[in-house]
Amino acid sequence: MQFDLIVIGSGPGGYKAAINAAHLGAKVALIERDLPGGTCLNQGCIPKKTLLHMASLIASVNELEGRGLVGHVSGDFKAAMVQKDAVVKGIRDSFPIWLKRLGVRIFRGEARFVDRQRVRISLTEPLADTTVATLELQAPRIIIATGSTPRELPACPTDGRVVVNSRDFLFKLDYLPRSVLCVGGGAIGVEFGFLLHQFGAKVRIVEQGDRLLYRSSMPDRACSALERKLSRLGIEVCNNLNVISTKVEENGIEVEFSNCERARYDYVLVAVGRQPQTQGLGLEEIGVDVNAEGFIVTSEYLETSVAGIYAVGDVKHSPMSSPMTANAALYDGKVAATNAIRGNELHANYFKVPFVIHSALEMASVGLSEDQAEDAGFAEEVARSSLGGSGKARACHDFEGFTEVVHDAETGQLLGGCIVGPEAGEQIHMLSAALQSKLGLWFFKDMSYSHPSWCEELETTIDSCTSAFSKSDKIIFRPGILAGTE
Ligand SMILES: Cc1cc2nc3c(=O)[nH]c(=O)nc-3n(C[C@H](O)[C@H](O)[C@H](O)COP(=O)(O)OP(=O)(O)OC[C@H]3O[C@@H](n4cnc5c(N)ncnc54)[C@H](O)[C@@H]3O)c2cc1C
Ligand SMILES: NC(=O)c1ccc[n+]([C@@H]2O[C@H](COP(=O)([O-])OP(=O)(O)OC[C@H]3O[C@@H](n4cnc5c(N)ncnc54)[C@H](O)[C@@H]3O)[C@@H](O)[C@H]2O)c1
Repeated sequence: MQFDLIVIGSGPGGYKAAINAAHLGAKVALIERDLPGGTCLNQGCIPKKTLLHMASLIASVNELEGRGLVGHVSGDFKAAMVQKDAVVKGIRDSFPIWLKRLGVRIFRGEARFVDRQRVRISLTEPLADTTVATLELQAPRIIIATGSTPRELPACPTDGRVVVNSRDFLFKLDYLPRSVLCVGGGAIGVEFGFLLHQFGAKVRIVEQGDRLLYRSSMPDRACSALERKLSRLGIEVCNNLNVISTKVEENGIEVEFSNCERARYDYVLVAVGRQPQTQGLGLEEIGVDVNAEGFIVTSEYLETSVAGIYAVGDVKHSPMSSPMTANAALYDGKVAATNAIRGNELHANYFKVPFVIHSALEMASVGLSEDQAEDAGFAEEVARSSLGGSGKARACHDFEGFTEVVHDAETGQLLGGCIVGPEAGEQIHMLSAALQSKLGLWFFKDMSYSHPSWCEELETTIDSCTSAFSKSDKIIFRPGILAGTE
């Protein structure tokens, strides 16, 4: 069968690429060997957010106990897991209908390259009116969007039952363990640790680095604020600590740590990063280069070492190193599909892609951090304000957090920022939109905000710095690090 574009993998990177290419008029095939929607829908963002939403509600309601609300709320973990399954199934069921409506042809099965323009599918769902087990598709352009799987830690081999990764947790856990060790204080450790604690588990997070979210671009200040909040809630956070060994016994898991301490837990969640999913694709045979860790190497156009073959999302490594998040994959999907159909015209630029963590505090960052701005040669300046003075925060009795905005001191050009506090993941779009439009501080000064609101905190933050930048004709956007996708 002949197509204009074949996409392998139906996670955020794959489905966004397929949709975008279809919008551009291409005849698109999308191949998926497992559950439609990929990691994000089935074992990542959506099930996790369903549980985290409840965990945050528990925290918010209990904060107001005795301040106008009566009674203490607690969670029913088993019921929450059932609700999570229902949410995921609802989205998954509508997924193929939605794609078909856009004209994308979906194939269920495992894909493998035959050559640089042909892919063979070992079908797991037969095609209508046939009994064929394999099928060959051909296209001049192919996008690899096969995602990633959890990285194993030799000191903590998972058994899928009591020593688990996030996939096992979300698919199989049907009771609330009393005590949980989260190995890795990254995105999964801080989000799952918080939600388990809110439902009533005793949680310890161990991180080998010297701060939480050690491998992320989240500023130190935000990570310290999160650590303080988690500790105050009663979650034990141990940085600079490693697991040396684990032994599964009848009455729990005996864990030995790098400081010689030993402790016993009911459940161990291993979340120490992810590895690319490329086995069985036949990349070597067709000459697609991967790096030492197995990630597919791409150019700034997201094209691999083979012309016409692109890679997006978690499976790839690009020169502008990107976070392994669904929104980065969605962004990739748009860039790669456009380049595949129209010719290479878009550069991937991850400074526009926000990174958001939903834990005891919501935290979001976008653009350049203070250090990155300095490294990029800007005369950077940071404006900050804490939530303590916000009317909305006082009214909601939720005033832990801050907003910081990084800008060029000479021009007022916005370079990036970080927001910690309620709805940070929504508020960050204000900064993203301004970065995307190459706007500066004057933009936030000129606009009008609803009151009381979280977003008006942005104006408070920049108030002290804006007088010098109130005329937009003073602003000259500097080409360079932020000038990617044009
Ligand atoms: C627990 C957890 C929580 C997360 N929460 C968030 C969050 O809140 N926000 C956020 O932005 N990101 C989050 N992420 C990250 C996000 O899920 C991933 O970055 C995103 O799913 C990557 O998308 P992708 O399209 O690259 O790959 P995936 O979503 O992994 O999809 C790849 C697909 O390719 C298929 N595939 C693989 N090989 C083949 C083959 N040979 N043939 C056919 N199909 C194949 C797989 O079955 C899979 O469905 C989370 C991740 C985890 C694990
Ligand atoms: N909100 C979000 O966007 C979100 C949420 C969850 C997951 N994700 C994505 O999923 C991916 C996987 O998440 P993750 O938390 O597994 O990875 P991660 O890379 O975010 O964090 C892994 C952490 O484990 C630590 N670590 C590594 N080896 C260790 C050891 N032996 N002992 C103790 N700590 C160790 C690392 O220093 C790191 O801080 C990430 O790339 C993340 O971007 C994103």
